[in-house]
Amino acid sequence: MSLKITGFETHDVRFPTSLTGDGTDAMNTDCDYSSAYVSLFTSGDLVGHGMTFTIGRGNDIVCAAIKELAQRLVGKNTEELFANMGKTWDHLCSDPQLRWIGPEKGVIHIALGAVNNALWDMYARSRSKPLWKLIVDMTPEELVNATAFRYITDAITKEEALAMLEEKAATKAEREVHVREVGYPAYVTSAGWLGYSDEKVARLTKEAVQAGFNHFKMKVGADRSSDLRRGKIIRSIIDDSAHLPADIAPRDPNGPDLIGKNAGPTGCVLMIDANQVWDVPQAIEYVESLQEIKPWFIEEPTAPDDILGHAAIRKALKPYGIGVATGEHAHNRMVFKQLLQAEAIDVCQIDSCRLAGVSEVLSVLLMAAKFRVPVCPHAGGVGLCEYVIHLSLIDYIAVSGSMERNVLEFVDHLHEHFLYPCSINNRGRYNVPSNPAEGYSIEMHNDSIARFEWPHGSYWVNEHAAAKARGVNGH
Ligand SMILES: C[C@H](O)[C@@H](O)[C@@H](O)[C@H](O)C(=O)O
Ligand SMILES: [Mg+2]
Repeated sequence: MSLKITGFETHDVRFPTSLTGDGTDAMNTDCDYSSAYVSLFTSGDLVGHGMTFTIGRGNDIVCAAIKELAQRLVGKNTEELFANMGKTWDHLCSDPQLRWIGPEKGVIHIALGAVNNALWDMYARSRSKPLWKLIVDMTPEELVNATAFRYITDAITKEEALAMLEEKAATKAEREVHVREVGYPAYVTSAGWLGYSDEKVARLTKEAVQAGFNHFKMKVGADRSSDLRRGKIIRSIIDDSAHLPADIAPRDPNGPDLIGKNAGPTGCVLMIDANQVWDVPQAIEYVESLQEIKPWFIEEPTAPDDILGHAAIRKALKPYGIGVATGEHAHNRMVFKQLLQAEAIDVCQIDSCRLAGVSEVLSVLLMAAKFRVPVCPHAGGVGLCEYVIHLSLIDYIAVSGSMERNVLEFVDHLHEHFLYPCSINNRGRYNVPSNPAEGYSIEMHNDSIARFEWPHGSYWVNEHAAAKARGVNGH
């Protein structure tokens, strides 16, 4: 049925994670996980929800930008928008005046992420499929048409993308069955936030091992001796087979999926994340001094736009078997293109809403597959885990065809605010979202919005001052 987009609503929703130190790292020492949330309405019952992630102040500025962009959809016919989502993305992106306050970066671009994701959510709901399923069921031509392709054809042409997708098409169904059965590999970050005490880190790491996880990320970069101390605490837990659940045998650290991951004796892997605190020479020297804790990679060692800096760090750390990962602050597909062309990264960490939504994510998935760099999406925030399982499923089933070397980030925060929260199986892997009504899984409960809306939601008006005074903290 042909519908028109009739309007939209935005919400500035902020959760008080700064009270407990959740989400903290060497750069972001005080974060209130927040969602700049948008709902698109149509002339029928069909709706679409989307959001982008921020860490508090400024979320209202993103909501203002969302309003400007969502206005570009009002009055449009939904089927015409869905028929060529790449073209729709170009339309959203190219307002002749708004473009000046980007282009394709900063507030305006993450706002576009929320709007584009809301439209994809609506498209998936209109076909009664979860978002990942909508996309893996597309023909190679449909998928390429849905992709933001401008400015990347020097790295991958549409013809090359089509050929890659066609090569994978025949075996998509097998991969879908397999991943539904085993789940998608995941790793835990929320045991190692910088603001947590050693005791809390140790307790949460043990719990994560017990829950079946075998990849763990720890924050570094504020203080070298405490990084080493904590790194040793985590390694002593994950390398000790006594902590593994009885029904999980230690994995072979020399097994094919662990080669190059610096796995310990139980097959568990540690990663470290500096959130951009260092200059290039400092990053090299600092990470060299952490070699004892054997990280698989250093994430965001320096400024996110410094492509050649990442390449230099990667080259210098190679002899230690330590790789480089980045992407949560890579603001568009061109940054990823250059990171790949410059051989600057071992792991590509797309962000579901810093890139401007699914259409731009698809372009990075295609480039990463061509350059054979594994995609391990970023999910340290509110709503990001709900989003990214869809993206990793698209990557595995339709694009790269592999999940051997991939792990998808998981943080155990705030899932209860979503109607279709992500979930993890007893092997520490993401379950496949399978409710036909869930779209992109990002719809928030109305009462969560009402309670945490900034600044007039009931939590902020009635509860926050007392919670702060009580000093609720797990530091
Ligand atoms: C402020 C945030 O919690 C970040 O620390 C987080 O996104 C992190 O970099 C991550 O890799 O998950
Ligand atoms: Mg990070």
